Amino acid sequence: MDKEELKRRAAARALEEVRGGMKLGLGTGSTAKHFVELLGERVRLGLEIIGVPTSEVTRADAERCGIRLTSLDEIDRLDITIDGADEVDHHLDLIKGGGGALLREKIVAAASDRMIVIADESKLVDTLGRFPLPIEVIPFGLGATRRALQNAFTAAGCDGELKLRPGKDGHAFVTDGGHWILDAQLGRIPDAPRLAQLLSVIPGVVEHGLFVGMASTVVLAGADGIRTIERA
Ligand SMILES: O=C(CO)[C@H](O)[C@H](O)COP(=O)(O)O
Repeated sequence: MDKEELKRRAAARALEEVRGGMKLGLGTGSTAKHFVELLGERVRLGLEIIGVPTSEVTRADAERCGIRLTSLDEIDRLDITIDGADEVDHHLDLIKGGGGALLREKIVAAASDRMIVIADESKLVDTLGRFPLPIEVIPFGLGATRRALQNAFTAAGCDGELKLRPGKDGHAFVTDGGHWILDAQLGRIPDAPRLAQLLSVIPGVVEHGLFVGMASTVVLAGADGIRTIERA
């Protein structure tokens, strides 16, 4: 089956969790975009919800779909965030940030009672790390930040190259927050919680793409149907 169809099916399954009056975090990426479009169809039919987008791209998509938006300055908590992921392991830990929106995605997910991850089944892995781990950094002092990151990788039992994510016209990719992204080609992350802790305390690191203990439900769409994994 076409991958886009699988993503749309996962999005449709997550939509079944949405009720009128809910406050929703709206993720970023091609799978989350399916969710926003399906949600927009329900809104046009009269469903009343309000959303907080996790990127300027998602803001534009949601506005185009007629979804009412707000911010975390206006409201306190969200009921559910629905977002995609680059990798999901069996502990429901994630790598996110392939679309460059990890900082806002993590802030929005952390302000939510539930995080539902939607993906096609190819995103499920035994061990995180095949997908390069995005790390959002401040441009100032990049050399020092790179060295501290390499020390953290060693301490967490992994190793790999750091590549500055390219943007347009030979310049670095710039996030919605005005930062850069280093993609860490680690291959395998044996202890994601440990690495997440080590990365979080490095000056110059704004945020990293390891989402540990945040997802409450993962909806995986495959050729044989939909599988839902709940946090124990
Ligand atoms: O983390 C993300 C964006 O920062 C996305 O959720 C992740 O990259 C998955 O995207 P897609 O649904 O296009 O595979």
